[in-house]
Amino acid sequence: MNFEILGERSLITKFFGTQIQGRQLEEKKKPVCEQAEVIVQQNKHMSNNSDKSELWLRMNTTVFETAVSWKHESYEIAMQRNVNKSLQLTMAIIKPHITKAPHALKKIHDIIITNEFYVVKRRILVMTEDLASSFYAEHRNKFFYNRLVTFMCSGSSEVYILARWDAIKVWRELMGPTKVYQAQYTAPDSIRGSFGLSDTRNATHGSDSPESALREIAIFFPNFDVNKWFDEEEKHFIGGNVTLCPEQFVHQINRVM
Ligand SMILES: Nc1ccn([C@@H]2O[C@H](COP(=O)(O)OP(=O)(O)OP(=O)(O)O)[C@@H](O)[C@H]2O)c(=O)n1
Ligand SMILES: Nc1ncnc2c1ncn2[C@@H]1O[C@H](COP(=O)(O)OP(=O)(O)O)[C@@H](O)[C@H]1O
Repeated sequence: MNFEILGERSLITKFFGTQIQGRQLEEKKKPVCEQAEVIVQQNKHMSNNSDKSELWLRMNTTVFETAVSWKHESYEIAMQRNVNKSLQLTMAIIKPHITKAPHALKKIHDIIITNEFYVVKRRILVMTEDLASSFYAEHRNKFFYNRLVTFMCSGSSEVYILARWDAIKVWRELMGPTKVYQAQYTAPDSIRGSFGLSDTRNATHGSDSPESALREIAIFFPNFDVNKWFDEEEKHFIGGNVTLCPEQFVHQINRVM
């Protein structure tokens, strides 16, 4: 993995909510998130090789950004807002074998729109190993982890922030079960039932909770400010004052000229 040294001690302190001195980091505070665990593991490894009394965190930049934005003061507010009073945000991914199949991709785009999701953000990217590993960190001890990360880095993915009433639940129902044979048997018309090829190549991803949605949005859209979106933009989406831009496949707010 490619690490960078980050000198912003104040930010790191804010993230962990404690002074970072020597071994204190390991002992005092339980990590607040999966990414933090990764960071602490990396630190343990490095501190063995270092006689510095002060522990400097080295970490993957993406992981760092995610961790900081996740523990930002406004996180609690963002969480409450994303628990579903009006619109809810979720993060969806169309996985690489689908982006290579225009017919399947178009069908999934249609499913997004006909089920009244708003496309708030869209990003097309080929994931790096670091990005896929931090995204799927919770699965790192599972037998399918290596194949999953390899697959996710094998081609372009389309990553979305979607908004809708009850977005998380509705998108996961549309996707169907994680395992494709189960999807084909119990929900043959679901996205995974229709387009999944295997348990790994199961077509799409969807956040499984409001917490996961915020964590995942922070990984793929580090500059997206959830609170600002709820403050300034949600009302335009609720009021239907948005138009789907067909080229970008994103809903844009109608601006008065
Ligand atoms: N040790 C293993 C290996 C496989 N499987 C299950 O069997 C499925 C099919 O395994 P495999 O033939 O290796 O997968 P492929 O059909 O090649 O597809 P993919 O690797 O994309 O999942 C896996 O996805 C997994 O659900 C399992 O439970 N335990
Ligand atoms: N048994 C499995 N075999 C192969 N890949 C799997 C298996 N279970 C999960 N995966 C892969 O890991 C991803 C993440 O798994 P998980 O978080 O459990 O499901 P979901 O994507 O439905 O939230 C799945 O979407 C799938 O690509």
